[in-house]
Amino acid sequence: MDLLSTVKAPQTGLSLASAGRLESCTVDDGGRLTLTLTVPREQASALSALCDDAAKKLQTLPNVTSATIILTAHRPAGVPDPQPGGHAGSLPPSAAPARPAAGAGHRPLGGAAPAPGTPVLPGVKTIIAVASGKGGVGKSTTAVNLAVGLGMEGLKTGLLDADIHGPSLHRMLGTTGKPDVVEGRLQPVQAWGIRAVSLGMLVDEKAAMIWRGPMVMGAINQLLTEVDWGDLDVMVVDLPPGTGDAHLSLTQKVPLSGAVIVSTPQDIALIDARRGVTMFEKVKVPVLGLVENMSYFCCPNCGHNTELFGHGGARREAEAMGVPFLGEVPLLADIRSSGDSGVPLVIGAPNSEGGKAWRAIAHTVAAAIRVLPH
Ligand SMILES: Nc1ncnc2c1ncn2[C@@H]1O[C@H](COP(=O)(O)OP(=O)(O)OP(=O)(O)O)[C@@H](O)[C@H]1O
Repeated sequence: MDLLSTVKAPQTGLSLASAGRLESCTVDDGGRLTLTLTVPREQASALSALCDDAAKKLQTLPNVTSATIILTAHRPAGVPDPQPGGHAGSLPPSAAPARPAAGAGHRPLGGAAPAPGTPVLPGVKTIIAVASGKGGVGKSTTAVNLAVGLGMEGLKTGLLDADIHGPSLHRMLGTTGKPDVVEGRLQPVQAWGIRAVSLGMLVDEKAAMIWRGPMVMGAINQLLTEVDWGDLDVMVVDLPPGTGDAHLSLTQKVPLSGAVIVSTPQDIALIDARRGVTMFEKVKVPVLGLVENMSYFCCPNCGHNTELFGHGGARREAEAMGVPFLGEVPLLADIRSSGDSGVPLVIGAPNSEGGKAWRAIAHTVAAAIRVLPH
């Protein structure tokens, strides 16, 4: 805390030490330090800008190899939840959590809606969703590299493709054939150190996926309950784009611990990403952060960076919304080809620009997961 008090916001003189309350401090065997601080919600954006410099200071401590600072927001008592905008506005009351948030005015990290009665996935410690407002922004690519990256971080990881309209994770993982059925339960496919199930493993690739509301709920239920997921530290769920039936089905069925939102830096994608953040806040699922995909294009011939969709929009949006920014991933031919070839980039080219970007994002998310309530 002494070190944190030396990094101050130039305008206000605020520091993480003066404005935050230390919730937890852990150092793992590799010397990776993770600090969690609760900060006032209205100061979260200004304070998150100090995290990089503060983390660098912490890295100077003896035996600390890397440092991650996680801020959790504190909503003042009496301030209502933000109202959703756009098409998230029609969330039914049943989407609200059955359990009130712990502690007056406090938005806990793991404050998602619990499933009533018996836990649906008793062996799964943490469930996080990967979502995007807009389609085609690289949500599935991110889900695959994040899940495999979390496995590389030492977490026992599962990946559920809930993008029922356009399942693609089986392709991106390079799996072939159908999952086995043992004693009436579907066995996840093992790929690149994780367990995965996608509807794409079960249906003909040429089949059109036409789902109406109740069918979506049924399909998600089956993927959760009729698959033998076993014990997992974390399950990553790839949701369809938008804020629709699949999102509500998932939040009603299992207690989601957090959501990662993917967007390109383009305004039109960011508008939808904002809707995604608002929807998860509405159903009391903490947003673990925003990923900016297709951040810039680096020409393989001359090395010049072109900002095709603009650059930095997701970071600015994250700051404006008071949620963490997880990192930027460039637009690269080897990312596209890794998806098509079925070898996730974090495995096939871990030290490429994209591989390093995703490994860093997985490292940050793993640190956040380790301190989430299960
Ligand atoms: N950073 C990147 N660089 C190059 N290609 C990328 C990048 N990210 C994603 N792609 C490619 O863009 C296409 C769309 O990606 P992906 O399927 O992950 O998006 P999505 O948001 O999940 O799409 P959908 O809305 O269909 O679910 C894929 O061909 C993928 O390989």
